[in-house]
Amino acid sequence: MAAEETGAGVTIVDPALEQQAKPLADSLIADKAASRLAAQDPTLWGTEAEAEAAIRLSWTTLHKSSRPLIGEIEALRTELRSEGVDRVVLAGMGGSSLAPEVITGTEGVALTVLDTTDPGQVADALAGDLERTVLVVSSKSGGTVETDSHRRIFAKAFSDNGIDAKRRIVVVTDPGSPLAELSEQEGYRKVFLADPHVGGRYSALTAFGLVPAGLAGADVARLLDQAAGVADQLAADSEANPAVRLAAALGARHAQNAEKVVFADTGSGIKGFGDWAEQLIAESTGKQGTGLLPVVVESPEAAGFADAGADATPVAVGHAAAPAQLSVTGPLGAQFLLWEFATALAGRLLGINPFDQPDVEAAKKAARALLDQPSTSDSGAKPSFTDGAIEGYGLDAADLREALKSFVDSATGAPSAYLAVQAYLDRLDDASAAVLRPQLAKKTGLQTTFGWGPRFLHSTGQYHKGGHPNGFFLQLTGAAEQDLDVPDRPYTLAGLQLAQALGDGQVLAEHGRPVLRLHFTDRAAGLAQLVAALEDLA
Ligand SMILES: O=P(O)(O)OC[C@H]1O[C@](O)(CO)[C@@H](O)[C@@H]1O
Repeated sequence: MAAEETGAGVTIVDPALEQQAKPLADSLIADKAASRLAAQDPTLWGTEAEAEAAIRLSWTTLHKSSRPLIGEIEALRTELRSEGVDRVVLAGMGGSSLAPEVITGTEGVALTVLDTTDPGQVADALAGDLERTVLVVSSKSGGTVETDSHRRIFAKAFSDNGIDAKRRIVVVTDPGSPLAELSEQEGYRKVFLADPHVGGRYSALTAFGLVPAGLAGADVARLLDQAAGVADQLAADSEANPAVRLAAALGARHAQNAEKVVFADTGSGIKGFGDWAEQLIAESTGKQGTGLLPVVVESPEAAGFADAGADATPVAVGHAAAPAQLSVTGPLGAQFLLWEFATALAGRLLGINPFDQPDVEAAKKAARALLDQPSTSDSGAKPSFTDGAIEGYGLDAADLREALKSFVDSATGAPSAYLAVQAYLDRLDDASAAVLRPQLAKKTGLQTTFGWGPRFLHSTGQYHKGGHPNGFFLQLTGAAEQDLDVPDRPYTLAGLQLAQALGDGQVLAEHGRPVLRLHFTDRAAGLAQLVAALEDLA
């Protein structure tokens, strides 16, 4: 095994931060927090969190308990391939897709991930070779509307193409979930029941991470080896424990109002690690008006990292590169476990329960209420302005430039603000929208996040509503060129997508968060217009 394959390391680059983190690390060590966490002690986060923590800690030993899954996954993969089925499509949101996406991306193995309600993106996945496709439907709760919609759409498409749908659907869910029951009724090919004592964002090394990635061809046994290689290190009540160091450093920075944690990859060899860590950190800590806000940037040279201000902590995933204050090294399986330990320990330092997500449900409820209305086409709301291919909502302005100026001025005038771009678009066909993150960050000097809707609702969405109340939200929605019916449901994907944007916008506004929504009546033209208007912003 190469050196990179064993262990994990956290370097606190800044000597001043090392000193500031020391008392927090000492308190974790004195309280034996790491060894108690490894032993699944639910009392670490106070009495209010205890009941939930008691059913959420099995992830600390998954490197052992998940072993039997490896053979099962391999057997199913061999069987499917012998039938000519070698294209894996995964339907799953948040913790039910982020880990498999990073695992397969890192190994260079193909996996089509559906964590969207964009009709164009789903239509593109349907247009792939269905004869060779297996759909993995992953949902812990078994009730997530996006995943249920994908299952319905694919089941119909298989049948319409003369393919036996039940032989092409594999399910990962918790025992007793509505999806587990339905799978039995429908006779789906195989149901992997996951450990219910692991929450979604800690589930990378359960069936949720391993089944889709393993079916796609990733070496998932190696991931467990990598996690096993750091397990003892992470359970040690010692200054050498990288999770203790990381939690203490993040806790110390949080105490200095540097709650934004900016991630840049510095050659870790892991693809998209920030997207996975984003959910873990934001959903675990962003509540009760506090938390750590992950900001994932494009490179160490990107705006937000290279010029990080006093309100941010730049973290290198990989070797230390200026101006990173922290660097975290280790192979993917080790980093999964390290960040889970560190996040749970940071939760103790921040005084929150790292296992609930109290503000996620509100947006789901608001979206459901909109879907129940006869028309989901904006509920009759009139744009405050129309400018070329863009309609603006939520802010009184004559045109796009005035709206952007007013939005950006309020954010730059507010203490310690951050901007969040929320793009309810197609993350493949409209991928260029991601340029808005560095562009806005550079223009405003503010930490700026970017999320694809509704994917981010299951990740940073918790923080946006429950975390520090200093966010300014730029929602982007777009006209759909084509739409898809959701079989046996009274809505289409485009209707659901818009209801999710409007529902979350409503909840953000109820929480006093400023929201500007820009709707592209023509996606490409609207995006080009927005980029140009931002460029001209003084
Ligand atoms: O696996 P499920 O139950 O479909 O949930 C998906 C995601 O939704 C959330 O429950 C909340 O958004 C996440 O924590 C979870 O990873």
